[in-house]
Amino acid sequence: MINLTDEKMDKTTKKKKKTAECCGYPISIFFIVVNEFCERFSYYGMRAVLVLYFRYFLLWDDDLATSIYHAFVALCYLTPILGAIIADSWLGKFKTIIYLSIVYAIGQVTMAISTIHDITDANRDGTPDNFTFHIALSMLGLILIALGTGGIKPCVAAFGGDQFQEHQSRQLNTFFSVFYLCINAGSLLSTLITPVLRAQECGIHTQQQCYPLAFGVPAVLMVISLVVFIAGSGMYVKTDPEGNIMWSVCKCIGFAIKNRFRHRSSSYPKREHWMDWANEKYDKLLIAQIKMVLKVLFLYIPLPMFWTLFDQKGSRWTLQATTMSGDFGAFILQPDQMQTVNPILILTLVPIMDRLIFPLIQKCGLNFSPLKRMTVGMLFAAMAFVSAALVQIEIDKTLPNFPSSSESQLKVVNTYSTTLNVTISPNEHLLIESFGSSADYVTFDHQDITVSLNTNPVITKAFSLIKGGRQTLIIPSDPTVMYLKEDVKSKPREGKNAIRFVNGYTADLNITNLDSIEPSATTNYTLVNQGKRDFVLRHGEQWCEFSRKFGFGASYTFLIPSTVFSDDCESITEVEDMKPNSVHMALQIPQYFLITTGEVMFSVTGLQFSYSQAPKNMKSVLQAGWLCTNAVGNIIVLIVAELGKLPKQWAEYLLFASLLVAVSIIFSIMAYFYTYIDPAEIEAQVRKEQGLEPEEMEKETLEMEEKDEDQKNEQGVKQTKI
Ligand SMILES: NCCC(=O)N[C@@H](Cc1c[nH]cn1)C(=O)O
Repeated sequence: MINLTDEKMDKTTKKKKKTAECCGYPISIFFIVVNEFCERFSYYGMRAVLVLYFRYFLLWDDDLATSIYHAFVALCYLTPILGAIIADSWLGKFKTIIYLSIVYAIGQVTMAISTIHDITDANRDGTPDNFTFHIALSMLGLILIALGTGGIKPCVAAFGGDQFQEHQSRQLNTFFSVFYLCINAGSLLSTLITPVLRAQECGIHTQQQCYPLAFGVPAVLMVISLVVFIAGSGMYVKTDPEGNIMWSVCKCIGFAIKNRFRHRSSSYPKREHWMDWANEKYDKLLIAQIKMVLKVLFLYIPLPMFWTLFDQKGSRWTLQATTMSGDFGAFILQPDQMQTVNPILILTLVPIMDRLIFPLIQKCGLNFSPLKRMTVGMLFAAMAFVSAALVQIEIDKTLPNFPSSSESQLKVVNTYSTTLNVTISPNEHLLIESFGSSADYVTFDHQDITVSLNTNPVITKAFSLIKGGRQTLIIPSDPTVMYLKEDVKSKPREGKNAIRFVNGYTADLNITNLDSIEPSATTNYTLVNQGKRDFVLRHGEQWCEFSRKFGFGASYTFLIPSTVFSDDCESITEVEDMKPNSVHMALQIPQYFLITTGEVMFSVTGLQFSYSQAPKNMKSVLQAGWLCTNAVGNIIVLIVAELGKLPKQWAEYLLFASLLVAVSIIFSIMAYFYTYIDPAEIEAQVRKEQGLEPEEMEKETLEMEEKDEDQKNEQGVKQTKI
């Protein structure tokens, strides 16, 4: 191949080809970048409210909701293989993106429709009557979405790359960074907006959380994404599908293995590479290409571990945030909003890295190669988990001591008129004053207990406690009817506070937003947000107002005395069942900073690397392989969450950190033996060896291209080479 300087090439290509350029970039990538922005808005927006939809619309429990969520994410990163096959062997990237985007948009619309409770709410009670219908429809929607988002993902990145000419390799790298920025701008906006949309109220018969809006807006964005992509139609460089590449690759590998086994006796000369055993039947070029791809795929084996840690931001770290305090003075941060720190940091870190850090490292004469960057990225992610573990240890110091699965915990609340001596068999003695409670929960390793009170006559009653539960024994003004009430045994969700009232007043009471409570009864918990909350207590004409300022994640039982109206709610006593969160959410910032730095080094670099190291006809295949590492990472999260129930959360964080360090060491060794290649060069070399002169080849392609109007720009490059 004749090497022309970039400058010369630039002049000639500009004259010959029609592809419009702006500042050295093909204009067509503008459409691709905008398309990706809308698509990621759609994807991350839908994902942001998905767990809540499962939990509070379909009424699944926490475990099922999170499992299905991670399974869905895993599916989204497995389908890229399908997309790559369709694109490379059948439709080409352009058509694949269009068709699968249509599937995707239909999926989003289906999903949005499945969230309209009015469809099956015939009795108009605000909950759907036919859950099967909603579940079936939403699962269908999710499958279509997974097919669409995963299917187009490897194509869009690779299609973007295809728009660049050989002399634009610098711009190509910038493109991948800008591409990543757009992904994050989309994900940032949508994770901020869709939860707000969800919190709106809407509905025909009854007003409900507005899931149709929260899923509908992403659906609209997906349609816009499709329209933008089609709008750029005339400008793209479209490469034709190269035939069923995957199938030929499989056949070729299969033959090599079979042939190797047939000739396993030592009398046959060894071959340099086991793929060389396909030489008899297959094209040298194909074999060379397969070798390149296999080398990269082999390198991918350790990578899922990074994603295993990375994707726990959305689950474990958000749960951790619910046990922290989000009071930043000027504003209050909700636990699930903490996740947006990641895209915000990406938007600042990618430019800083690209413009400052990486050039600086290069100036220092250090060779910070892509694989080195990825290794360092892994180490950063490991450090993030160490940081998370340290934060967890701080939190644990302040957390209540929850019962294990075999234990039961009990607290006693006394609303009787005098101090009581409470004996719980066999040997627990508690002295509890009137309108007071036992200092803390008493832990039992058995369930059957007998409680006796030192009243006259003595009152004795047997109870059976809940295994693994927390309960309160409520002693009302008539102690003979004392009863158990179940307590929260984990931090209330989303950093809210769980509160309830015991009615020690002599008649029914009405409390703002709650059902009326009978005398001696206890309300169920209600969740209240952080901040000052007011409650009006009312009985007939009498009322008083009770206000209290709440922090994050506490639980209280309020005891209402008989004198409540005569002293204007002053005498309500408060039993603290669970302390408010005291460790500040800002302590999570270091771990977010570390994981995001790791992400820039690992993920952005990996994206570029996967494109640059792939032979031309297998670019989307390698993109798919790259995304697959993400799917496997999520599957590992699923397995570990199911199996590895470590007793301490900080220990689990440290376990993941050390696993990733171990994996990164293995990866660095593998990377050490990897030699970077220029796929185009190798292909040219193989062609030469085959005796297929580059000119000859050029002629062939030229003839082909003359028939094809779309491919004019390629021609420009070719002619400069001749
Ligand atoms: N910073 C988080 C949002 C983001 O950059 N996502 C990228 C990269 C990615 C793949 N798997 C997890 N992350 C994308 O969706 O392609």
